[in-house]
Amino acid sequence: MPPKRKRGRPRHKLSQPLNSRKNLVFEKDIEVSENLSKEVMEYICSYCKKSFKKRQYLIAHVNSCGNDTLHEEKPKLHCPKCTKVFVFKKSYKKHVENEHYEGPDGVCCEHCSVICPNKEILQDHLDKKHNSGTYSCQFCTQTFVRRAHVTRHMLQKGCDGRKLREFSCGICSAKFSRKDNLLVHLRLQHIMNKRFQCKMCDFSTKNFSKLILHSQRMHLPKPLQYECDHCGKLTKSRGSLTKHLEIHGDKKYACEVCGYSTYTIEVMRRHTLTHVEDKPYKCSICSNSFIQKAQLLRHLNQHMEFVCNICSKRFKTREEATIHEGQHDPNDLSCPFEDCTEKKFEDEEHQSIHIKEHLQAFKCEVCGKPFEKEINMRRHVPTHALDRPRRCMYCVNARAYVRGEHLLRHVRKHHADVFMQRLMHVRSVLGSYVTTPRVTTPRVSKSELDAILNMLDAESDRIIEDYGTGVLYGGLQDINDQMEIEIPKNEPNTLLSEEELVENLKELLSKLIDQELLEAFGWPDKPIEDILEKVIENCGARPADREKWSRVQCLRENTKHLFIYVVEDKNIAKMLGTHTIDQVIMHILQQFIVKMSQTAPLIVRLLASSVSVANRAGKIVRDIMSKGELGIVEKGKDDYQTEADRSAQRCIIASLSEQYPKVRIIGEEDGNEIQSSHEFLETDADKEILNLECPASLKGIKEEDIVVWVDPLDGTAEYTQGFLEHVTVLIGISVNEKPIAGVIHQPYFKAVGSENKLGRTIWGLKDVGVGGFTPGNPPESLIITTTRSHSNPVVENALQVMKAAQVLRVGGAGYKVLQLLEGKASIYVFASPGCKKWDTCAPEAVLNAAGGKLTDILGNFYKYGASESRPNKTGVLAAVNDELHSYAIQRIPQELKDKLSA
Ligand SMILES: Nc1ncnc2c1ncn2[C@@H]1O[C@H](COP(=O)(O)O)[C@@H](OP(=O)(O)O)[C@H]1O
Ligand SMILES: [Mg+2]
Repeated sequence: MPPKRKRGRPRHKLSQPLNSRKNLVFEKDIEVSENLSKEVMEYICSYCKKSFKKRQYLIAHVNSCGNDTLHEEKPKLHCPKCTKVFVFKKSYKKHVENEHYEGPDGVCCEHCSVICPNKEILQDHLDKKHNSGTYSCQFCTQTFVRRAHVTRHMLQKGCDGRKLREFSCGICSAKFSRKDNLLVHLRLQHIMNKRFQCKMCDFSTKNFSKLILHSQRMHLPKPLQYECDHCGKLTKSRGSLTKHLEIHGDKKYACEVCGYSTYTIEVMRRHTLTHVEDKPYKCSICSNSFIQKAQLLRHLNQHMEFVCNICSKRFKTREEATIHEGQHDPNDLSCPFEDCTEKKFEDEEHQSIHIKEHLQAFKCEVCGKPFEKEINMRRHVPTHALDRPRRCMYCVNARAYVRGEHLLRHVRKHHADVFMQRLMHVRSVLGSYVTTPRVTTPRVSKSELDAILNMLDAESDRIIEDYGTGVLYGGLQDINDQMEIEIPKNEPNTLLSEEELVENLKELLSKLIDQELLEAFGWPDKPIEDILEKVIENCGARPADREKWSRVQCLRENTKHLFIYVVEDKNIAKMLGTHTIDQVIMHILQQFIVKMSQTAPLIVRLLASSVSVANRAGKIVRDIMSKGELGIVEKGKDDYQTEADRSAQRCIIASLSEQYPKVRIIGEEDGNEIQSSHEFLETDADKEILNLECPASLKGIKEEDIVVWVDPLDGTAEYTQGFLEHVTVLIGISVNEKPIAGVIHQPYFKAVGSENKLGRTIWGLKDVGVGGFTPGNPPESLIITTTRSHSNPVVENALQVMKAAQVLRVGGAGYKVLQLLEGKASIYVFASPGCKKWDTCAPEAVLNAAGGKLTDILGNFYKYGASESRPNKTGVLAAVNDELHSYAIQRIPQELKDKLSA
């Protein structure tokens, strides 16, 4: 088949050496017609770009220009009415007649200054200039600039179903879709049998343009070379050098799709094509398309393989393969490969298995995997190199993806929203489907996938850079993502500090792994990372490489293994795809709490809730104090109430009654019926308490049996006067009128060594014990603790009879009992009716659980039934043990006892 003539107008590209004036070659002189203004004519020197009105001026200039490789260009015609330039006189004339028509019946374009001779030409102009791309083929949706092009398209493609026109050569079997192509074929192949001979060598061709090309390539002197001062690069022209110099400046051009940046606009234009599906050079055999012709040619080589059907030897041409195939004996059961030592086989099956081994000639150097095609082997090799693994930054199930397509497949499947967002962005930048809202199953082109991959890579680089190498997981988790599993209560994207991570992991291991096994691995003395590694190894998995990863990374990576290999839970596996490792850890621990809080006996749950609620109330107390607006109200003589009392009580009652609706809750402050306020709702339960072994005697308790006594701020007077360490939050739990559990929270307690952390919570449970503090032995000398702000002569009288070595005057019943528990005082004496049930219920319960005793001054226990009167009329007498309690009872004079009980 002769080479097809190129479509469209032939490009004017004549370049000939200009060694002497004689050699000057002009294609053909342009006949300048009379009616063309001479001003529009121009002859340009292609070397220095000077223009000349006459050809002879140009010739004279060429001599003086002194460059013997000058090429002359055709003169150009400049339209004086607009900026258009023409090479052909005919085109120029047509332009003037059609667009600058001067007759009286001209029609004006409403968009520009063009005046056409009639409506048809105007329409043509509108189609071309102002409505480009508006004509589309109704069958294949391809768009065209002109209506006529649609018709031509139909004729050539047969989109409308009509049979395509075909022009066959009557002499040979060549077929053409266009008549003009057939004519060219006839002229070149059958009529004009002449060959063009090169004058410089033996080369001859039927195609004249090929001769020109040949002489340019083979016989023109080598072009001048311009050298870059910066890098020494040689270029063929001064223009190319100027262009090249740009790369020594800034990367001014950035790709909107993937962020790639470059120095020159040309490179950027070429790069932009990498994101376009429809690249200019298309492979006619497969669906690939390429930016450069050289790429297409390289690609086509892959298709140029003709394989022998017997031994699968490859050939460049079909003929070679067919000839080779004919040389095989069909009955020969030997190996057709010449250098093979295995020659004979029992049957065809053995022979073909053996041949297959030959064919898998390309083996991976790392793992030995065989490949039939070298290209596949090359693609496989990088899967072993983990130097720059790709990681999904949207999940913690983040195995490294060496191959981009695998990462893309993962993101598309597991993070469909992320994928769609990136796709929409790519499409909006490329201008495709801009108006299409959301496509459920979009067809995504390869170039779009490449662009999305570039974005994912850029994102992961950014995250690793921003966070440092310590953070690899979940960096881009979308807070608004619809997650099937509820995110742990903590802030969703907060990563745990190393210390928190270690603490939580310890707890997790203790929950998940058998205690004996943990101890065998060195629990609790060995570092958590060692134990975690051993657990993983024990399950057959390989722990993270300590040399490559930081401690935190190793902990997270190994925790991931722990979840995958040890906790074989579907929900957790699913969560690994959508949450950070830290979130999963917190979630699992939370689940344990939820599970425990659902299964623990009521009294344990209530106490655990009370601890959490008291902590929250303590925070409220602190917050109100730090705001400085206490909102003090005088309830009675020496009896105050603050905003902290009110708010803390609201929190406690709302939180407990929400979870334990049948429990009777009585608070110090008015308005026990205060509506549950979601603002203060605390539903957490203390884990340590939930883990307590509940004694059998307390297991059967029902909500209806319980009365909870709440003093939201014990020591109000001291709170208002700044004696903050005296302040406590009290929650006492009574069953059958007896205090059996209690919580004393100290919002302003400062532990030695961690002064920045405020607050502690002391609890006590009957037959179980106490927690939250270190109990102390009673002081050696008798130290009494008593009221600071509610004293009177009777109270003082009772103190005097005790013969104490020291009297401590502090605020709040809760704080005084704490002094007993910590060994700072021996007896709490308050011979006055001022205290109420909410002041003593919790302290009494905790003191009882610690082995102490709290009664009235007479030695009688108070009852904590809901119908009991609130005041503890006969005062308070408490001690850390029975002995001290009995001592105090004996010391109180009968007269005083009678006075109080009267
Ligand atoms: N005379 C009195 N009038 C009112 N409340 C009294 C009182 N004597 C003792 N109380 C209450 O008993 C609790 C302990 O008192 P004290 O600190 O003096 O030992 C305080 O609780 P609140 O601080 O919660 O009001 C206090 O109100
Ligand atoms: Mg009180």
